[in-house]
Amino acid sequence: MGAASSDYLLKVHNLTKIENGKKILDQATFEIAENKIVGFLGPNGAGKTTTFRILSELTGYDDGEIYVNGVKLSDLDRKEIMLLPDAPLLFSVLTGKEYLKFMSELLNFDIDSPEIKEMLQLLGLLNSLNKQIFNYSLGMKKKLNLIPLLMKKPKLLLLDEYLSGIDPVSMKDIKNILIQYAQNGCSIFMSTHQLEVCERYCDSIILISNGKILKNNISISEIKETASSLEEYYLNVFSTEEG
Ligand SMILES: Nc1ncnc2c1ncn2[C@@H]1O[C@H](COP(=O)(O)OP(=O)(O)OP(=O)(O)O)[C@@H](O)[C@H]1O
Repeated sequence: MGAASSDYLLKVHNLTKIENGKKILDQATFEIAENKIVGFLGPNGAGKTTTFRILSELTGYDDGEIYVNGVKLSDLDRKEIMLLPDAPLLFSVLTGKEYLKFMSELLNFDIDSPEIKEMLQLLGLLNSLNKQIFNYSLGMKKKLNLIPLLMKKPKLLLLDEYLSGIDPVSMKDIKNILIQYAQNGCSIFMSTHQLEVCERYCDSIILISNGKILKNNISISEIKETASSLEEYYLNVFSTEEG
């Protein structure tokens, strides 16, 4: 069986998770290639957050296999998959600078690197670093939250509904940073209910419903050949599902 081959950055094979006797992931099989931004789409309760929690090793699973570049997830030396949840995880009493210092010690990255300065500039945070996070807008908090993960450089960055509540200008800043990130041997796997955002950001999509993968890695360009938009494609898949 080819599950362990390293032709994909991530290979998930027959992933199954059972809670209270119910299969919340049911033999989910999908792959993510290198240098890609992949959308994870599906209705509420489909199993997206559960998948992300398993991939970032916050919870276990009952059956299946997960490989990163051909190595079993549990055998990896360093954390190659990291999750950014929808709600910013920050300490409001700290300033932006203090938060980054704290995270640099926790995740072991260089707080004085030119890279971090460039990122802060691109995200428009350079002049707010001495303000307490308490005074940051939601968009600023989300941007600040992203920086330590980008500095840590996991092979796969998971964004769980991360782009919700972000204004169009901030969205463009974040998009540029993410595209740059995905051009350097890393990939981004992001869940969203904003289909138009997904259509603009992602190379391909994975569709999940009731813990089952309905579509594995369909490229946005392929979708555009059969539907006028990702929204139309998505609605077609789910009307067929229900029918
Ligand atoms: N610890 C748990 N115990 C029991 N059921 C759970 C647990 N965690 C998740 N579930 C159930 O698993 C299913 C999948 O939930 P999950 O949060 O992964 O979905 P989701 O696709 O992320 O949904 P949303 O789009 O609403 O965020 C849901 O039916 C949820 O109630």
